[in-house]
Amino acid sequence: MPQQGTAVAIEGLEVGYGRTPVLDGIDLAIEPGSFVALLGASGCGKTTLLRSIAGFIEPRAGRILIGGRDVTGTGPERRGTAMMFQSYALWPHMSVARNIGYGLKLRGWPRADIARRVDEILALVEMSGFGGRSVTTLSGGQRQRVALGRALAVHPPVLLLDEPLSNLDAKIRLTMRHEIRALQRRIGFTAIHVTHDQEEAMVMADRLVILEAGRIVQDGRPEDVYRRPNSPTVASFLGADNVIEAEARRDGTDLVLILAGGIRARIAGTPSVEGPCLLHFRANAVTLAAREGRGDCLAIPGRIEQSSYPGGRYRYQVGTPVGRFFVDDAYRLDDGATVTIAIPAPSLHVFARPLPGVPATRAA
Ligand SMILES: Nc1ncnc2c1ncn2[C@@H]1O[C@H](COP(=O)(O)OP(=O)(O)OP(=O)(O)O)[C@@H](O)[C@H]1O
Repeated sequence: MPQQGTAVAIEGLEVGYGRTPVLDGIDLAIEPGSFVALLGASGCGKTTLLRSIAGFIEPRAGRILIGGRDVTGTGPERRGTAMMFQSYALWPHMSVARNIGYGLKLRGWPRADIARRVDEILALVEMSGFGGRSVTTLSGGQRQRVALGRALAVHPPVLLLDEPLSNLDAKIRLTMRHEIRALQRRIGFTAIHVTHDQEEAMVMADRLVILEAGRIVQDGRPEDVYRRPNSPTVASFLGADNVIEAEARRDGTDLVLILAGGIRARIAGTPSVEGPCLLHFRANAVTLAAREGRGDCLAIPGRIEQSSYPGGRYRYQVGTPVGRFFVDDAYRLDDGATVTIAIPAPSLHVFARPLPGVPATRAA
């Protein structure tokens, strides 16, 4: 659980490569013992931010403080951070034990203390008995456990995770997520995790920080960000990528949504927005009814164009007068069937439609 204070503070950070600016004024304070996931579209600057915290990249402006100490000009090895990479980055010519003890040896630990610590770490990452093995004889999951052990051996207050699970197969990946999270809770270090995988970020982190074009655009608890994305980009990024253009009119406390083809809905208690808007919804947040949807929902008539079964629920592509959408449903329906997409009001993310060149925001 997060504790009081600040483990990592980033103030006005600006980073660029050559003339190209990449991070544009990042401010972020991270509590000790918290697990933060940095998420965002490819190229938004997640890895650059992580590598700046690690000390591999020199910022153009701003400061980085770790445990209250300004480390902006300090080398990576003196920052109190350790990093775990996607590529494992293990020494292939060294045994598992020597890989894990490597950082301790660099720090001048006596041999007996290194051996004791390596044994502790092997037990921690469930690799006891593997100390003498060459890392080249290990599976991907075992290598990543060794990489985690090596990072944790030096007792870093802050662990930086650069997509460490993305090379692993799906099953090992799920196990490792839980193992890293459990260890982080038990030992209490602060973790900052870069990932492309939204679900991985949601299940591992206490806090999501979403970046877009080098800026933080949303920051909060995973369920809050997921339920209340503050822009169309964040909504789409977190899976609400079915989009409808509409016109919103306020009527008392209700919102009347007017769509093309004469489709209308009256919705209570949604954010106040007037005029042109975008409605985002997730495939798994709706039902397909054979009749008109009722109650506080938007009902859109359509026809099933294509179907597939990814497992658990059916996935349908539905053609409607206001666009083509993906929708999940528990029931098997035939291609060509007439349906109604019923989108409950709480599952509709309503944003003012941006004017050209102006970013959209969620209506307050
Ligand atoms: N060494 C470099 N030299 C020049 N440009 C770079 C360098 N590293 C990254 N960039 C550029 O900086 C931007 C941000 O890159 P970064 O790797 O931080 O993004 P990211 O969000 O981690 O992306 P991804 O999710 O694809 O890994 C990109 O436009 C990238 O092309």
